Amino acid sequence: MASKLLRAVVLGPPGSGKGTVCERIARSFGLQHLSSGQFLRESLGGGGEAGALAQQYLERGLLVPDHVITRVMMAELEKRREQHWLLDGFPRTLGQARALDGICQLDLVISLNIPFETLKDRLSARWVHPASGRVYNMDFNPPQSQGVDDLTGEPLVQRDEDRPEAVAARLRKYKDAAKPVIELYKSRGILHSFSGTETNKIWPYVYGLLSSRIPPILSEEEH
Ligand SMILES: Nc1nc2c(ncn2[C@@H]2O[C@H](COP(=O)(O)OP(=O)(O)O)[C@@H](O)[C@H]2O)c(=O)[nH]1
Ligand SMILES: Nc1ncnc2c1ncn2[C@@H]1O[C@H](COP(=O)(O)OP(=O)(O)O)[C@@H](O)[C@H]1O
Repeated sequence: MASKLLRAVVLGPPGSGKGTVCERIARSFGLQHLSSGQFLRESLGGGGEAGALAQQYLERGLLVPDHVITRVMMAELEKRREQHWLLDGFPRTLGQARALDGICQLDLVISLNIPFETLKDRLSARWVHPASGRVYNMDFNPPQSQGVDDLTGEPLVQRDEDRPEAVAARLRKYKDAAKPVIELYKSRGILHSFSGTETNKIWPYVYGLLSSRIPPILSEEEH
């Protein structure tokens, strides 16, 4: 019997652990983890129109205009019509949520509520491997050798938008744009909110929720 394809979204401010939680879900349940930030970064430098436009916004830590990110995401989703998927970082505005409504019916929306102080601390300790998008945190999941990526040995960098001076403004903007999106999904009864300061404490609840919709391929501890 062909099971229904799961359509899920993880919402949360920058630094809330969306990428971390999505990676765990993807491994534990065999879903495709689709990160809007990662797609945008991959489109940079490719010579395409979307990449050139996106670069100017990414460098300043600003949200990319709806029509740009929506075009990128729709193209990626079109390629994955036959797969279970989980969106990380999209939609972030009501306009994006409406565009998503046009192509699918969401089953599940996970919202991560993390205190502001925790977000600030995490973002300023976040280092990334630009080529792969692998994310480290100097406290939570440090690289095996300081300053370099575990798999390639290449140097890690701090994104400009994660520097302390950029973080507060970015979090404020996120909140303004995300509020109507959260309200929309709440009114449909598909929103599930998780609050806390540690991903490891939130994880068992997220795992429990997903397990009620799709059979796991790994146990809760294995992720
Ligand atoms: N200290 C700490 N850091 C965490 C925790 N969960 C995730 N992180 C780190 O916080 C940063 C932001 O997480 P990420 O998954 O990239 O968040 P996103 O911006 O919402 O996708 C990364 O450096 C993660 O490794 C946690 O529970 N504690
Ligand atoms: N849905 C979106 N709408 C507009 N801009 C986006 C969207 N997703 C990602 N971006 C852009 O990509 C950047 C990086 O996104 P992401 O990797 O999700 O990191 P973070 O969760 O830390 O914001 C954002 O700061 C923003 O400029």
